[in-house]
Amino acid sequence: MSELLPPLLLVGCGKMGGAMFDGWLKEGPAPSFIVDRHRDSVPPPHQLVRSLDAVPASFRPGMIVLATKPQKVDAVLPALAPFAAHAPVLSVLAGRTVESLATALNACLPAGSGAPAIIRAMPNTPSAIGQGMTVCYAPPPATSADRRLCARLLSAVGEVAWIDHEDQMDMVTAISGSGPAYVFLLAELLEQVGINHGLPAPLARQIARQTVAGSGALMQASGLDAATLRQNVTSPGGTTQQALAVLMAPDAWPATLDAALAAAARRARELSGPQPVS
Ligand SMILES: NC(=O)c1ccc[n+]([C@@H]2O[C@H](COP(=O)([O-])OP(=O)(O)OC[C@H]3O[C@@H](n4cnc5c(N)ncnc54)[C@H](OP(=O)(O)O)[C@@H]3O)[C@@H](O)[C@H]2O)c1
Ligand code: PRO
Repeated sequence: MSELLPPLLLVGCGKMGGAMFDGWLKEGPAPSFIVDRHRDSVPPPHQLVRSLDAVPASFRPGMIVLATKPQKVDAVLPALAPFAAHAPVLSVLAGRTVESLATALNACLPAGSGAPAIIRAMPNTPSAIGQGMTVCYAPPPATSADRRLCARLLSAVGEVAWIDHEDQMDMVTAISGSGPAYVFLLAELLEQVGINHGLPAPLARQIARQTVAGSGALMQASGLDAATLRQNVTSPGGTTQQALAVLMAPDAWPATLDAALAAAARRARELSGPQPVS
C-alpha cells in the first residue's frame, strides 16, 4: 500500500489548487484544511474554511500549499506564518521568487524564528487527472526530507522534474504551466476553422477535441519523439505536408510561439516580487 499523503494546509483552492487537490483526493491525504472563498465543499475528513483564521492553531500540516493568485498572497502571510514556523511551504505562484516570498513571510514570523523552508513549483491543470507536469525548485533551508515530501505529493498528480537554477522557472512557466492553454486553443481553432469551412458544428467539435486528445495519448503511449509522430502523419506529396509548409515557415509557428513564450516569461518576471493588490 502506498504511503498516505501528509495532512495539507492548502491556501487557495481555485483552478490550480483545486486541480491538485482533486488529484490528491484520489490518493487520500491525511485530514487536511482547505482555505478558499469559493469552493463549495471538500469530502470528509478534510475541512473547508473560508479564511486562514478559521484553521485551529493546533493544526500541524505536513506541507503548506500556497495557491492563491500572486496578487493575493501577501495578504495571507500574517495568518499563515504561525503554521509556516512548523512546516515547509510549497508555492505554486507564477513568478514570485523564493527569496521574495521568504522575505515577506519572515517579516511575519516572531523575531528569532528560523528561515521558512520554501519550495517553488510550477504545476499545470492536468494534475486534476494525474497527468500533470510540475517543475520544482527547492533551495536551502529546504531539506532533502522536504524535497522528498514535495516529490511524493506532486508525483501523485503527474510527472515531476527539478531545476537548480530558479531563473529557468519563468520559461518553464511559459511552456508547461501555461502550455495546456495553448493546446486547448489549438482545439478551439481547429473547431472554428472547420465551422468556417462549412462543417456542422458538432462534427467540427468532435473531430477537433478527439484529434488533440488522441494525439496527446498517442505521444504518451508510444514514447516516440514528437517529430517522429509528426512525420508519421506526413505522407510525401500529401495533404499534411502542404499544411506544415505554412505552419513551419520561420515567420509562422516558430516565430509566433517564440514571441508568445517570451511574453509569458516576461510577465512571470514582472510577478517576481510583491504585487499591488488588485
Ligand atoms: N491556473 C493554472 O493553470 C495555474 C498553473 C500553474 C500555477 N498557477 C498558479 O496558481 C495560483 C492560483 O491560480 P488559479 O488560476 O488557481 O487562481 P484562482 O482560480 O483565482 O484560485 C485562487 C483561489 O484562492 C482564493 N483565495 C485567495 N486569497 C484567499 C484568502 N485570503 N482566503 C480564502 N481564499 C482565498 C481565491 O478567491 P478570490 O478569487 O476571492 O481571491 C481563489 O478561489 C496562481 O499563483 C498561479 O500563478 C496557476
Ligand atoms: N496559469 C498562471 C498564469 O496564467 C500561471 C501559469 C498558468 O499566470
